[in-house]
Formats: sequence, C-alpha cells, structure tokens
Amino acid sequence: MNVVVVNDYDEMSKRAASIIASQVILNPKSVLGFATGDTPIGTYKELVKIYKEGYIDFSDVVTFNLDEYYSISKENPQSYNFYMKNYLFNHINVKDENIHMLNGMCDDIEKECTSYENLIKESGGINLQILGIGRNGHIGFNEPNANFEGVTHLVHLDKGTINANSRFFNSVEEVPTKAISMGIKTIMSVKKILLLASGIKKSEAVYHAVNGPITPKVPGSILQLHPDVTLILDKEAAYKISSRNEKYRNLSIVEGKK
Ligand SMILES: O=P(O)(O)OC[C@H]1O[C@](O)(CO)[C@@H](O)[C@@H]1O
Repeated sequence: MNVVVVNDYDEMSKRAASIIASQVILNPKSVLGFATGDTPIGTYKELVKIYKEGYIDFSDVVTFNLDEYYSISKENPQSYNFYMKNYLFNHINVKDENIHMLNGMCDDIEKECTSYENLIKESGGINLQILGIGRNGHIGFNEPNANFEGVTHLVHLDKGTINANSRFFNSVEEVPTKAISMGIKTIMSVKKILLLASGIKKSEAVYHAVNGPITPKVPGSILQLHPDVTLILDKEAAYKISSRNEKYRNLSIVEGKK
C-alpha cells in the first residue's frame, strides 16, 4: 500500500483529482469507479475545475459507481444517482450512455446485480476506483463481516452506518436500511485503487485497514492484498497509523498544489 499524507481535506482533494485527471489524460477511454459520501465531494469539485480549464475530456470515459441505497429513486436528492449528477456528471462531458449506476428502485435485485457485474466485465474492467472508508471500516457498503468473495449484492446496513449517514437525512428513521453495493470481490478486481480519508473520525478505521489483520471484521483490510492501492490521507485520518506504527511514523507531509 502506498500511503500519502497531506495536510488537510483540500490538499487531499486536489491530489486525488490530479490522479484521476492523469488517468483520463493517459487513457481517454478509462473506466472509472466512483464513490459517494462526504469524502470525495472536494475531489469532484477539483475535477470539474480541471475539466473547465480544458485539460481533460470525458467523452470516452466510462463510469461505474460503488453503490446505491435501496429502495430510493434516482430523482431523490438523497440518492447517490442524484449526488453524482449534482457534484460531477452535470458539469463534465461524460456521455449519459457511459454512466452506470445501480438502480435503487429495481424490481429484480438479482438481475440488477448480475447485469451490473456483466457491464463491468464488458467494459474491460475498472481502471481506477475511488474509495472512501466508513468509520466501521466499510468499503462501498460492504459492512463488517462482509463476504470477501462477494460480488454486487443487496446489503443490510450496519447501525453505525445508518447513524453516521443520518446527517444527510432529516432523521435517522429516514435513512434506508438497505443498499445495493459492489462486493469486495468486485472492488478487488479493479486495476488501481485510490482510497481517500479525511478527519480524525476515520483514523481508527484507516489504522485497522492498513495495519490490522486482514479480516472481514474490517472490510477495508482486504486492500492490503491488492497490488495497486494508494491511500491519500489528511493528517487527522493518518493520526493513528503514524502514532502507533513505527513504519509510518516518519511519513512525510506532502504539500498539495495551492
Ligand atoms: O465519505 P463518508 O461520507 O464518510 O462515507 C464513507 C463511505 O461510505 C459510503 O458512503 C458508503 O458507500 C461510501 O460511498 C463512502 O466512501
């Protein structure tokens, strides 16, 4: 695992956006995997900025998203479909037909999951997957005790995740209790992973993902077995790995582009 520590959220976002931009510049037909949540919002804003400056062309890029709440319509402002349009897709020249998002209102979940897996395979596989990490160590919506062999499937959300995500809803009762998510096996089959984490609340999860035993109790720990993972952490998210593990004690702070 390649661990990069930057000062703060803004630097994390700029650095992540420049990695995604380079991927697209080097391979305009890239297949990108996107995440949602608070963490990548700044990255998407930076990416839109780079696009508006004329440096990147998304017209041949294909996208897949990690997950979607079940059952929620794509027009619902709490949906990840809405989020992606709002923060990214409405502002860049990615083609609608190249955007793939899970349908949180599908009638047949099994069919939805199988066809999503097939679409990923037909696209040639994901070149670069952006990941966040939950406070409980989840990646995508693969909650603790997730099956490491799992592909896209219906997930029952953990109480901790429901509570953490209630900040996006009017009340905790409104948070969906289920979601459809790429599985751990789907995530592990991508070519390159960029995991972003910011803030002290992520510090424990990051520590266990990077330094702990590889265990379904911390789904993110499986990433230790992936051949090409870069973590971009701000100082707070890196706090526990750098204070508890000699190997990471002297991680240098990489100055982001101002
Ligand atoms: O960035 P946040 O809001 O802390 O969420 C962490 C992770 O949880 C999810 O929202 C669940 O999929 C991810 O998209 C995200 O990376």
